[in-house]
Amino acid sequence: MDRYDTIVVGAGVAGLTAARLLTRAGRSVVVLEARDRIGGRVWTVRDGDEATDLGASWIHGVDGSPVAAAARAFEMPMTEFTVGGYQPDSRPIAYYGPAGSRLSEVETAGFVDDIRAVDEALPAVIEASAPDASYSDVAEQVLRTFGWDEARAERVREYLRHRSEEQYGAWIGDLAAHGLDDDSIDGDEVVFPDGYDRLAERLSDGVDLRLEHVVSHVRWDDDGVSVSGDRGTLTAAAAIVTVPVGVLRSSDFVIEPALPAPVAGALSRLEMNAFEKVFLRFPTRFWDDEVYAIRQQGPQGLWWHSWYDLTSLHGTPTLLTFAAGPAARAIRDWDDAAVIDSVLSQLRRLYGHRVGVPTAVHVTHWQDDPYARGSYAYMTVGSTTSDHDDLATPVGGVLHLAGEATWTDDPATVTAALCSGHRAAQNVLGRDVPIEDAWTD
Ligand SMILES: Cc1cc2nc3c(=O)[nH]c(=O)nc-3n(C[C@H](O)[C@H](O)[C@H](O)COP(=O)(O)OP(=O)(O)OC[C@H]3O[C@@H](n4cnc5c(N)ncnc54)[C@H](O)[C@@H]3O)c2cc1C
Repeated sequence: MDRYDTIVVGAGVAGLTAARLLTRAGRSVVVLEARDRIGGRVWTVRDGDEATDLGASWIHGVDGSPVAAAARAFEMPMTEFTVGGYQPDSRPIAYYGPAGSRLSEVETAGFVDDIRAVDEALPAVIEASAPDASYSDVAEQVLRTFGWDEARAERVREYLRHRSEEQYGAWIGDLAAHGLDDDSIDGDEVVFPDGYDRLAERLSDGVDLRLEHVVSHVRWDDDGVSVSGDRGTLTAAAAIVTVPVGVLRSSDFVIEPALPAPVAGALSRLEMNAFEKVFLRFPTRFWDDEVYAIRQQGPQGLWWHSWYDLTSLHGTPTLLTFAAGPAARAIRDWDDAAVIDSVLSQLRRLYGHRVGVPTAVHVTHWQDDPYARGSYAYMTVGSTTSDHDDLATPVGGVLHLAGEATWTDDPATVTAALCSGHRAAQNVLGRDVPIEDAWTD
């Protein structure tokens, strides 16, 4: 075809949702995808029958979730796995103190009470804080009001540091205080034992896809767009660009003329995080049956502090831990064997010789993936929540940015990607279409 109605750049959930809706509306659409697979940051690998989600795993609350609606329509099996955010006691957690021994129930309860007290005080302090306050600034302000001794304050400070790393993949001092989620989760959280990638596969039904097509230039004017890359140039009346913020900000991806100030400004304040997953499958379970997570406190837990028990997904004893924020940056150059050794050394501190040799491991490298450049975007100090939506302001009526970072309500999620793809399709069509059209026949 000489000229398409719409070119979609990126076959992640945002791009596929937009392309499916536009295709269903009768538009000529092509999706250009750099990788040799679809799904983007939804990526499943399989060891035999066991699926491992190297990118997104969870729907954080199925009630009213369009992703859950799509997954049900696509008959994707879901397993309830409620994490409840990085909460101190939303589910049974085995806490280990700095010396490596398990905390008693009383000690755990005392710690949980301290976290709860800080969490209750934080919203008012955030509300009153300066626009350029970091999460660290507001946390310190709250801690000062309690007047705790240094050891007690440090224990809470460490927890808040780990929480900002695990939820946002960012150092607590780099994260905007106003950029924190409200953490409200509606309904159960679920994961996909057969893999999240089924969502992308099903969304791609009937969509004209070009894999291994790396886009480097998007040019726009009143007449439309031209999109160029290693396979030549295509033209269209409109383009929907869904590449991650890290790609948008790189010199390998050029938009001409440059994005207008409100969009460019929003882009400059969002940053890709560093958030890697480490999965370990073991021959036998060595941790306690009744807990869903293990957490260690103190300096030894600087990098490896939390492990989640994923055994319920496939029956194989499996732990998932994260290298997030500074930890992810620090291990960036390590090979996988060094990462696994480092994780195992911490588990052996807690469980000694009971820790077996893993039968399978997976370590992600999203930071070094040229088509991701991190796991998801976070709001740097000085940004505002509206930066997400501002990024999606249509440019010249022909260029539309979409993707997880362009959705204010629940950024950094598959939900955000899906909803942003829906909005971009509507903007191209100039009318509303039901989001359900993306998953109904
Ligand atoms: C480790 C990890 C854990 C996560 N956990 C969760 C979770 O539990 N729950 C949740 O809801 N979300 C989670 N997320 C976030 C979620 O995966 C993303 O928000 C969502 O998948 C983003 O979709 P997208 O379509 O916006 O972007 P992407 O999926 O990144 O799609 C963009 C596409 O553009 C392509 N592309 C990039 N550059 C070019 C180029 N130059 N030319 C052509 N194509 C290009 C990419 O290859 C990609 O396919 C996680 C992400 C990661 C990485």
